Amino acid sequence: MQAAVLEDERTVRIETRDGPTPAADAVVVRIEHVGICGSDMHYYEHGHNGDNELDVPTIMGHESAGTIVETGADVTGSSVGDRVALEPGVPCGSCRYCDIDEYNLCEDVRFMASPPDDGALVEYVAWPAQRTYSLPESVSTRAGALCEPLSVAIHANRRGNVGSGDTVLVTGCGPIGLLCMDAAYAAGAEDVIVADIVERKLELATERGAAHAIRTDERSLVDAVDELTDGGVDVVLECSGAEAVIDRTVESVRKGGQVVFVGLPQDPELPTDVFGLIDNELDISGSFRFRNTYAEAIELLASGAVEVESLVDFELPLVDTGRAFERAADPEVVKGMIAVNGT
Ligand SMILES: NC(=O)C1=CN([C@@H]2O[C@H](COP(=O)(O)OP(=O)(O)OC[C@H]3O[C@@H](n4cnc5c(N)ncnc54)[C@H](O)[C@@H]3O)[C@@H](O)[C@H]2O)C=CC1
Ligand SMILES: CC(=O)[C@H](N)C(=O)O
Repeated sequence: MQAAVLEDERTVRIETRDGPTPAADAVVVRIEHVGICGSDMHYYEHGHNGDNELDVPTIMGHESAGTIVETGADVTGSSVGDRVALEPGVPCGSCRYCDIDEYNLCEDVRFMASPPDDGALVEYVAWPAQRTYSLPESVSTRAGALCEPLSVAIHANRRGNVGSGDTVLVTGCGPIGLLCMDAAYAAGAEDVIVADIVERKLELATERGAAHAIRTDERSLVDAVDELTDGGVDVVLECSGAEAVIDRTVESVRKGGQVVFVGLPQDPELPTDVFGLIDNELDISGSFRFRNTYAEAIELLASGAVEVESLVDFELPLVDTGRAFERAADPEVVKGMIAVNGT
């Protein structure tokens, strides 16, 4: 079978690999769609993603869905022909974090396309049946693959306790930011204000329901939020990873509000005004991947509460993965997709 391997920065090669055999608790999935994520692009452009290094050639892609073609001996509840989304993380199941069901924090997790663990840009993947989720008829594998970034968004909203009537600021309108906005509305937020530096992204966010859009390269984020709110938003979901914005988030939130960091900056140091945090009783949190989100993601897609297919700007076959990554590096592009088995 063919696989798209990131050998080094900006070097994707199509290689031939042996097809997988499922363990007793696993299924083999014929991969149909894989979304290109901001993290794939971090590896592609800089050779690292946060503090994870691309130290060995690695099959990229962790936003995936396809059809089960084989089941392991002990698998019940999944059948050949089921269309499924694959949750990309497989936790160890026995550490203190797995014990308390905070399995996204497992220190021994295997995560697709996180070197040395291979990802889903390959024709067939053997994956634990427990980490695959059936897609209803109304949800395509193209949409099913995007359960992954939607899961990041659901988890970020949970971390920020976004709820009924909240005003939320989402900084960065890539797929993660746009889906954070959608998930915030689904959680009951009243108004979502968005910020970006690319006009097309702000237009898209506005079409999807943003209450206000701010160009942070044209005006001060803090002044704009100040004009639009009575003393700041309830929650900031920071999805740009841009240091210039990260620095301003705590000034954009109301007293007693929450700031959730999702985007990964190149420079992880954060200057903190500790008096400001104390005096204003701010809650600052990080949001790392997701846990127990796939069922909700599929429900949001199936009910139509969140729509993802229109985020996809282009779709290319597996053999063109290198070209797809080049195209996805364009700041105007929101989501590139690989049709792995040509469907
Ligand atoms: N914490 C986690 O579990 C996860 C974190 N991430 C990270 O989240 C971030 C967002 O992911 P994607 O949406 O896929 O990335 P993206 O690169 O498509 O989106 C980032 C957006 O921020 C905008 N931006 C850049 N500078 C800005 C500024 N000064 N002001 C306002 N907006 C600005 C860009 O124009 C772009 O629209 C990335 O850093 C990614 O690595 C992604 C998945 C999971
Ligand atoms: C959860 C993600 O999508 C993230 N890109 C990661 O690699 O951790």
